[in-house]
Amino acid sequence: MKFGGSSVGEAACIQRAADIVESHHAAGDEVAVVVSACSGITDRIIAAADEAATSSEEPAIGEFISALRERHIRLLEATAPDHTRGVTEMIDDLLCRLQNILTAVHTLKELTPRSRDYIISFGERLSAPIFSAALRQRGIPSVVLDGAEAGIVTTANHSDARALPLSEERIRARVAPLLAKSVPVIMGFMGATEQGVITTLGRSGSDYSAAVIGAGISADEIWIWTDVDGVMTSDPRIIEDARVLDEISYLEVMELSYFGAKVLHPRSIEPAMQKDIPIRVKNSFRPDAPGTIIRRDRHLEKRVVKAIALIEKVALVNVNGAQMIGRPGVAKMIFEALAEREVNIMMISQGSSEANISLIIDESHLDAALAALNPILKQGVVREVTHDRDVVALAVVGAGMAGSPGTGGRIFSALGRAGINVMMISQGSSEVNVSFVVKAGDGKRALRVLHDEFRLSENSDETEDAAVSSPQSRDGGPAHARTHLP
Ligand SMILES: Nc1ncnc2c1ncn2[C@@H]1O[C@H](COP(=O)(O)OP(=O)(O)O)[C@@H](O)[C@H]1O
Ligand SMILES: N[C@@H](CC(=O)OP(=O)(O)O)C(=O)O
Repeated sequence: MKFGGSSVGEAACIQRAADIVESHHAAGDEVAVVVSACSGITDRIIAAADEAATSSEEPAIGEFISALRERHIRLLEATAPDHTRGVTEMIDDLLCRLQNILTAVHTLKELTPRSRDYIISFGERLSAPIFSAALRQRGIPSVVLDGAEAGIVTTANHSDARALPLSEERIRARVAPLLAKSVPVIMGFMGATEQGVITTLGRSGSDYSAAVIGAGISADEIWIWTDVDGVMTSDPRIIEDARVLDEISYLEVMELSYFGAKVLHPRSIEPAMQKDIPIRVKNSFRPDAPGTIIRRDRHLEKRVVKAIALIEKVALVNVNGAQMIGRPGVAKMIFEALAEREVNIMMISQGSSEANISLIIDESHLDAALAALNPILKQGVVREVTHDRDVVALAVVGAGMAGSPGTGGRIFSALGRAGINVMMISQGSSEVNVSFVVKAGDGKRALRVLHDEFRLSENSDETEDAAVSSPQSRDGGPAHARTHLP
């Protein structure tokens, strides 16, 4: 079970989360817990680290540490009154280390990726002992492990590390034996390289920690406890009548999370999918609500389109040039140059004339992308490289789209009727996702228009766009024979 920042941010939230664990423990389930930092804490630590590294004036490190202490001690006293002494010592020790390293960062005016990762892991270092104490307060034996102690061994790319395959065996050896006699509480979001250097797994990476741990202990299910009732047809902060999906496949949710549905980290699907472990997304504020189950798609598709995601903070890069036509190796040159600078490409589209390749990348990678493409421009094959930061990407997702004619027509007709100009379109051959790019100012309206067009706020059986898929599974094998019902 993973409890996100919103599920451990206040004393009442920790109590509710501990109640959930207690009820499963009492029912005889073996449970491992992964926790995130309390809501807002990681952002604050990042801001403090950046300030320490850049500020020419004396940063208020002492005040920051005091504020962190006050919030966490308050949570501890409210949730584990009989365990305050030992855990307070632990918190004070952690805060002393954090204060020392922030002071060193300020003195040196240097924040390396390595020290940054160590610093931003403190949110989880502080929340996990409190959660574990809240369990002990209820008489449940519990131990705390950091990501590395739990066996998560990662690549060395700081702030975006991935678990290495050898993690599985280590997690099995280190976490599984604890389950029979206790509830281990594992700090999410972090691991360490084989050399023991602390790494973090990318923002919202505790979901990924939970999936890696779940796969390592061969869990029956991985439960992600958050602040909404499950995976929804769209971001409920933008689409107020977004509906909770009972069920969604690994591939569909992977597309949604990749395109910005914050409810799950995109990398958290693969470890579960590889071992065929279902993921349940549930609301820790309403534990009785059924939530969403994510698993291999074994059922008839009722819907052509299931959900729509919007991703902001992206940039469009266009690479143009008549000389690119029919010339082998141009795409290789472009993609190699971008890969060398670690530019992550989210969408690719090439005109059939081959005179243009359009890319969508993370906005923060734009400068690196332009620097990477500049030498190619100088070689003369590419005539111009243009870019636009003022764009967003949308992904329309649903396994029922595969082999179901007319969906693209419906998407783009609806946008056309609403006067929304589409700047780029891309569809993978899996046909689980149609993604496209519009001006940033049109993004939320496009989401609304398509949510209405596919009547996503209504229950599937009442809608007209039910489609019948072949019984062959989408994730498990080819399933192209789908009939679209009028
Ligand atoms: N398709 C979606 N379904 C559900 N939630 C979504 C979706 N898209 C975006 N969200 C947002 O994701 C949030 C949950 O993620 P997050 O804030 O990281 O929670 P946690 O703190 O539990 O990790 C929800 O509150 C919701 O606003
Ligand atoms: N604390 C980390 C990791 C995390 O997963 O958080 P959350 O579960 O609240 O999204 C972050 O803020 O990125």
